[in-house]
Amino acid sequence: MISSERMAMVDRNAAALGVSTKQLMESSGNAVARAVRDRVDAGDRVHLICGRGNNGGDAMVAARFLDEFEVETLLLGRPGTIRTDIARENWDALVASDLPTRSVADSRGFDLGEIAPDLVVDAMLGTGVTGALREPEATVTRRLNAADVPVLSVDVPSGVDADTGEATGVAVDADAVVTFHDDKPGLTGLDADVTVADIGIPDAAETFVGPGDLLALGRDADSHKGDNGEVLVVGGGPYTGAPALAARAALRAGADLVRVACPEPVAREIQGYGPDLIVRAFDGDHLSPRHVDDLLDRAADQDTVVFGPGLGSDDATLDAVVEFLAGYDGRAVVDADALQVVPEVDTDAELICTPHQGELRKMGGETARDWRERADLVTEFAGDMGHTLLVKGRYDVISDGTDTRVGRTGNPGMTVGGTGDVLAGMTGALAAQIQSPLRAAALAAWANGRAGDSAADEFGDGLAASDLPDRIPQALRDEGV
Ligand SMILES: NC(=O)C1=CN([C@@H]2O[C@H](COP(=O)(O)OP(=O)(O)OC[C@H]3O[C@@H](n4cnc5c(N)ncnc54)[C@H](O)[C@@H]3O)[C@@H](O)[C@H]2O)[C@@H](O)CC1
Ligand SMILES: [K+]
Repeated sequence: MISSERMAMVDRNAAALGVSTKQLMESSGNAVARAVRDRVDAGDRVHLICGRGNNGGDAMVAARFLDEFEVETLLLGRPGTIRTDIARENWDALVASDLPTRSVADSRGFDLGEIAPDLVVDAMLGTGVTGALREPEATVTRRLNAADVPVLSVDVPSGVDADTGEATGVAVDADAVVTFHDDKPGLTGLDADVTVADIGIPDAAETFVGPGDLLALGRDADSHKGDNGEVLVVGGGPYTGAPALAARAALRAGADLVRVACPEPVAREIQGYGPDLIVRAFDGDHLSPRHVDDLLDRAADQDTVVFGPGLGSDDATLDAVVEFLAGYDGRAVVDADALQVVPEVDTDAELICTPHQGELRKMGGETARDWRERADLVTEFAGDMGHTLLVKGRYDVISDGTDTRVGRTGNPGMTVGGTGDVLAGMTGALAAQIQSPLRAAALAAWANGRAGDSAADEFGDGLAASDLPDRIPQALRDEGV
């Protein structure tokens, strides 16, 4: 089962791998033609009704594969209004090839009785549908449902929501559906014969994080300060730079407000890092249980807390982490020394843990050289813990125990200290903006590697972690293929 949102991500990732949407449309059209052939006899009349989006494009491709039938391809709307380049190219190819086509500007031009087809292919609307069917689709659908003719729908019956199976208005009553790549949740309850066609999307488009995963980050144009995430970074102690790096990365990854809670000596130092960080110190030179109540208060109205960068592993500090997590029920990224207490802690918080492989072993997890084996082990461990894991390595493995992604950006120069702090901060910021912890962590791993790759272009193995944060905005942009 795949949601239409995830399908769009996978589609974009396939294009980034070199399998273009036009190639996928060719496979989809071919699959539609096969489904048609299963339902009619040579010489039968097949009527393809196309909308102006890519759903229509699939049927336009199918028309080229159906020589042995009497086929007419009908476009609802003028050819100039076709919405995508690839659908338009396929329409133009039909016209140039002198195959029977017709376009109708409105439903008055649509009369099934005149054509008397043996099969209608419904390619009016697919996953691009929003709201109730408008004209001319609505009238065409009503006439189609009233006529006594078998209907094969492309991807999803027009007017039906592929995710919920619901229709906001009139929808095509399909006898059969040929859908692509994977089954859609909205098709399960339909009284129609559903076929899933493999259209050649490589597994890698789902497994490896890619530019498609950026679609998780749709930002509402009217958002206000605070809407895009408030992040609290708790860190510092023996290490000073770590919380500042994490905080800077969180800002560059789009968080609106980033606050840092750290020991006094650390606070004095990082105030000098610039005006963007809101720093509040706690007394002493390391975190300990007496600070926990105040931290819990401060954490309560945050979208995410990033726990760990530079905290150190003093016994009192680790006790404080355990107490904090036991009392916290929000979303937190746990990194560095704080990770080792996660398996023993009883918490209602939603955690994203970001260990490297050594830290994973300390947590009781297993790892393997081969990334596929590692992905299986990480998936199982994430499931056992009930938290999301982002295990860093040459290939990063991200799993929530059910879904697993692999990030393969990055380079050996990134083994320098501090890149993990940047990743933790960015994960916090993305988890404040994206509902799914898995999607947030996967995107953070991918973008962190891209920022590192961009830094390596300039500095080679001499790159420093502080080179990464300012490269995050570009790393979170899809520059197209
Ligand atoms: N995702 C993929 O990997 C692939 C998708 N393909 C096809 O592409 C389809 C999605 O294409 P599109 O995104 O172009 O969308 P559609 O073709 O489903 O819809 C096209 C347009 O119709 C308009 N529209 C939306 N709601 C409407 C309504 N209620 N009444 C009238 N018009 C409405 C919108 O402007 C929308 O952009 C899929 O269903 C599938 O058939 C295939 O071509 C190949 C691969
Ligand atoms: K359809």
